[in-house]
Amino acid sequence: MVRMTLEAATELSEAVLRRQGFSQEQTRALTHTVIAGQRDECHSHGLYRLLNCVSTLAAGKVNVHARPEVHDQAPGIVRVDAKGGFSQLAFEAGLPELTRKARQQGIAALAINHCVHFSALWVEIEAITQCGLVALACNPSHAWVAPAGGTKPLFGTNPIAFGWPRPDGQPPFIFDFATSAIARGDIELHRREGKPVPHGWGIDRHGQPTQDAAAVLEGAMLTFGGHKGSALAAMIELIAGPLIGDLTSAESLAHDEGKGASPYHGELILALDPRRFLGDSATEHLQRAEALFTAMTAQGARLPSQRRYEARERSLTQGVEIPDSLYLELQQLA
Ligand SMILES: NC(=O)C1=CN([C@@H]2O[C@H](COP(=O)(O)OP(=O)(O)OC[C@H]3O[C@@H](n4cnc5c(N)ncnc54)[C@H](OP(=O)(O)O)[C@@H]3O)[C@@H](O)[C@H]2O)C=CC1
Ligand SMILES: O=C([O-])C1=[NH+]CCC1
Repeated sequence: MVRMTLEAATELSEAVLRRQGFSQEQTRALTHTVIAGQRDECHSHGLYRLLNCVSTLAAGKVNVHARPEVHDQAPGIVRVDAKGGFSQLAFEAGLPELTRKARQQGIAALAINHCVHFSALWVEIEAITQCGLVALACNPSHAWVAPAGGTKPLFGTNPIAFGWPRPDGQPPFIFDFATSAIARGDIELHRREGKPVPHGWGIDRHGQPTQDAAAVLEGAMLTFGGHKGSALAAMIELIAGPLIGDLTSAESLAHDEGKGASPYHGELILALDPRRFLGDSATEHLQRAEALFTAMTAQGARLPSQRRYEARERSLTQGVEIPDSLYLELQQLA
């Protein structure tokens, strides 16, 4: 393993992206995401993702000079056209208008269209909770996941993330997971490391259960929680696909034309303002939310994101670690 400071990791990411032709703005926004992922030990969405950024560019499937366009779609809806660039800049462009509308009306939606997408959603959810708002985000990806009861890829790994701001400087309550049993990136990491995957993550192309990571990647991934994850995955296809006029995971994969680039689709983000819902009683009710978190942890349960926040503390003082092979690949690209 290679250990480096967060500053060195940031420099490495910027060097790779600039060298490969990404604009200064795209480089900054992409680096923010992958360094956040690496810092919080979300390895499938950390520095490893730079390889996808580069291969997506080489495949001609991303506009590295894209400048997102913000449209005031409706009183409660802001739409950002990412213009074929990665989603991060589009999210940054839409955030001020999303928060303004949510504060004004209590609830607002941000629809991002025509973006190339790979990020861990908690990065965006954190930015919204920092504004004191409750947040929900989801998006399709490429058709890699079989619906419960089926054997052929149809859904994306379709992540869904939720965030709740907390008082007194406490980090927000955030969960963020794929509706597949695990993110595809994790299966790719198992394949790179030659490790078998656990039962229940996927099936081979003949529809048979397998623990061979490569066979799952060629076959189909499975949803988490059987029919429940499957229904959530379908919902995400709908509300972050046709509802916002963008591609489903099957359409994203067709758009890819076998190039193996990052998915191309839309993203739906909702923001809710507790102060608009509750008026003067907001503080009292937010305190009741705190009682819920206390009751969870009192039983020995951990809150989602706790592992991440602990990893963040460690990384800020000790830096981050990546496998030798990944470090060498990134060095070569830089
Ligand atoms: N852009 C895209 O299209 C896609 C992005 N992704 C991203 O991949 C990432 C990983 O997804 P996935 O593989 O499903 O993640 P996991 O199955 O590891 O689940 C992650 C979530 O569950 C929480 N969690 C895990 N274990 C526990 C526990 N024992 N008690 C309480 N909470 C727990 C995690 O918190 P903690 O982090 O603290 O462990 C985190 O919020 C996500 O960030 C997602 O956004 C996934 C698919 C597609
Ligand atoms: O890990 C995953 O499933 C994905 N990450 C970005 C696109 C899909």
